[in-house]
Parts: sequence; structure tokens; C-alpha cells
Amino acid sequence: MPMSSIIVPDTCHIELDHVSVVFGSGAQQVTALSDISFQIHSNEFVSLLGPSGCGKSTLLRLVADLLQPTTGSIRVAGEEPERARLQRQFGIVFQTPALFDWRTVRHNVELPLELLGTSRKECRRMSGELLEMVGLTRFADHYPWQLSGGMQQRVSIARALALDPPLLLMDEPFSALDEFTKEKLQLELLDIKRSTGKTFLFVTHSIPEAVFLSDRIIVLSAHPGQVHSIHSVNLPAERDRELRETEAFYRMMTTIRNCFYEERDPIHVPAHQ
Ligand SMILES: Nc1ncnc2c1ncn2[C@@H]1O[C@H](COP(=O)(O)OP(=O)(O)OP(=O)(O)O)[C@@H](O)[C@H]1O
Repeated sequence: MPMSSIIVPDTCHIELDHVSVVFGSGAQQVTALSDISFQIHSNEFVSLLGPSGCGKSTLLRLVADLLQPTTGSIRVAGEEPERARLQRQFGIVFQTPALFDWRTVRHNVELPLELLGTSRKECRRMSGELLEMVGLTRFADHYPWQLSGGMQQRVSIARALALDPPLLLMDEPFSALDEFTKEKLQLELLDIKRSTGKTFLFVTHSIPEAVFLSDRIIVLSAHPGQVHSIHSVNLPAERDRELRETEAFYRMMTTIRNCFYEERDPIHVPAHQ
């Protein structure tokens, strides 16, 4: 995999400063996010964790320039999100793979490169590298509908990496997958982080997933969405399957879980949850 060609100006990769988002008006008005401030540094893996409706996806959409904040400011690699998007500073992976069924796996991965006018030969070389990275070399000429859900999500990760962005934004990418596939893809994602040195902003509502993957976890509370607390995950950088059985892993999960059951300043979880 080539090193990222885009230089990130300093170690602060994402910065949110007093960001709020209000949808609608009058009786329909919803404050989705209120006064959110945090920084994410280069090469960090940070998860946004919180109950349904706390604003995780809204936050990710702000960083991805899919939505503007009502107040506050956002910087991605030192730039406004729109400029960062135009500079191809980030790739996005959504919960649903959103692949083109009429294009083969290889051609799905090559699409962003084709749109940039990359030569056929270079497209082929890069898609080959990316498909090897996500373990799909044998399936390059298959169509998405011939793949399992986990394999489809691997294709969308490869496609998000095609332009070698320094930052990967992921919105619950594994939540629709079975436990076995999920755990395998989590390990593969950590391998990708190790081999590429990219920064990850990862949305999840799974405590074990956030603990296993992250360097830091930003816990959000709901109605309105606010930063409840930010936790460093003090687990070894090299993580494997066995880590999930360790006392340290359970302790970290308990620390995070307790955020949702504190007596003072509890995180609001809707009654139907
Ligand atoms: N386009 C929109 N118009 C109006 N309200 C919206 C819009 N998008 C999100 N909301 C509201 O903002 C709040 C946060 O939604 P968001 O989807 O960001 O939460 P979430 O934490 O990602 O939820 P989930 O885990 O269920 O996906 C919710 O109350 C939601 O109803």
C-alpha cells in the first residue's frame, strides 16, 4: 500500500469546537448535538459510542461534509470539511455496503480511481493491492450479489481506501454482520490500521467493539447529544483474539458500561431500549 500522499499539517487530525446541530423548527425542532468539542490526533482510532439517537451519525456526517453545523466549527486536517473532502482527505464506510451490483468487485474498488482519470493499468495494480489487503483476491471478478455481507463490507472498505485517504470515517460498518464475521473484520481493521497508519473515526453502539478497536472512546449522551466523557483505552497496542478474555478488557468494558448507569448525570437511554 503506498503511503498517504496527502500531508496532514499537524498531529490534530479532526477538531470540533463548540459544535451544535439543530434540525427543524418550532414544535418539530430537535437539538441533535449540543456544544460538542473534542480533538482526534493523527493515527488514532477513536470510537463514538452512545445509545440510539444520541447523534453519532450526525457527528460523522458533519466531519464528512454531508451536513453543516448550526453553530461551532470543524477542522479536518486543518481545513474546513468541504475543503478536506475536495482534497480527498477521508474515505467513508457506511452500515450498508452500497456497492454497484452491475460492477465486479474489482471494478467497484476501482471506481473512485476511474473517476479521477487513473490509467487502466494503475487502477488494476491498486485494486489488486487493496483486494489483497482485505483478503478478496480470489473474488475480484465476482459480483457483489455473489458475496456474503461480510465480504461486501470488505469491498466497501477497500473502495474507501482506494484514494489512500489519511482518515477513514466508519458508521456502524459491522453492525449488520453476525458475531463471527464481525470479530474477524475487527481484527482485519486493526491490521489495516497497523499497516497504513491511518486515522479512524468509528461509530458504534457496541461497548465490546469500541473497547477492542479503539485508542480512545468518546461516550455521547442523548437528547441532546453531548460528550458525556472521553476514555483512553489502556490496552496493548497489539490486539488479538485472546485480549477479549483478559481481565483488563473486562475492566475497560465495565468502566464504559458504568457511564450508562451513573446516578449523577446519567446518559439518557430511551425507555424502549
Ligand atoms: N435530517 C434530520 N432531520 C431531523 N432530525 C434528524 C435528522 N437526522 C437526525 N435527526 C435526529 O437527530 C438525532 C440524532 O440522530 P442520529 O441518527 O445522529 O443518531 P445516532 O446516534 O446515529 O442513532 P442510531 O444509533 O440509531 O443510528 C435523533 O433524534 C434524530 O431523530
